[in-house]
Amino acid sequence: MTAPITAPATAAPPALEVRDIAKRYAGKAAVRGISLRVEAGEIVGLLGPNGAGKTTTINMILGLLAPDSGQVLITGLDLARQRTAALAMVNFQASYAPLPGNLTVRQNLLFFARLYALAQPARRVGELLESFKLTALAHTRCGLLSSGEQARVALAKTLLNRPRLLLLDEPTSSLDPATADDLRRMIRDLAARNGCAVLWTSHNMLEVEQVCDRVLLLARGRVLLQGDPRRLAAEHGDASLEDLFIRIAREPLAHGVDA
Ligand SMILES: Nc1ncnc2c1ncn2[C@@H]1O[C@H](COP(=O)(O)OP(=O)(O)OP(=O)(O)O)[C@@H](O)[C@H]1O
Repeated sequence: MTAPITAPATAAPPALEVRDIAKRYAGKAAVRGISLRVEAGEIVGLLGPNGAGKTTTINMILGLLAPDSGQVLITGLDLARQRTAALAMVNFQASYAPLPGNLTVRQNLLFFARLYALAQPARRVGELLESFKLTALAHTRCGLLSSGEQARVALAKTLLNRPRLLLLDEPTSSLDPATADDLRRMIRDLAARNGCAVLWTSHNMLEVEQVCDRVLLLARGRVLLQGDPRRLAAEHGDASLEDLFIRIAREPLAHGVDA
């Protein structure tokens, strides 16, 4: 008797896979062949000095900029060919992109819920108001909230579409240390419980050590180093991640990055 043919178990694709993307602005290279993966539930830090290419990389992952070459796959969906389906798996937040201040918390969340074409927008907004302890502030205009409250609303907004990948660009940069700590805990919890993958940019190396499972250090548009943020410094003979970062930012040419 012939044994039945069974399909081999296939692993789920990573939440994000970036394959060798490059981008030039008016002939000047900003990103020069970056590849990276973020698995479900993983928090990956995208680090690098000013001008290293972090924002350009994020904008290519969000489909705001088209790479000159290379490929972006979100949960296995090719962003160039399956754009709508791929972007439905993503959300983004940055402190430089605040929510409209003249709308209340609830109006803001409902606006984005409708923008994302959610089936039951009011219900999803109600769930998030409750889980982020925002119900008492639902009818307050966002412009009147404290920075910490605004950060909570912004995080709630990013979860409306139940993303599999969150891109957070310096999410704690305007927060006091205690509020920043609360936000980091919320995001860690989210990754652990919902399996949401997070790509996080920050210039705060202590924060990165605390929150990220893995970091990639960019310089001049390339990935120069990657690894566990709690071990990377020792592996490269530095006392701290901050020391390693400063050394590479000041002397990228000495670390294998050409001009
Ligand atoms: N729209 C643009 N036109 C021309 N050059 C640009 C443009 N955007 C970025 N650049 C250049 O591309 C390079 C990478 O910039 P990018 O903003 O991606 O870096 P970054 O790592 O995000 O920096 P920062 O930490 O300062 O935000 C820089 O040299 C920058 O001057």
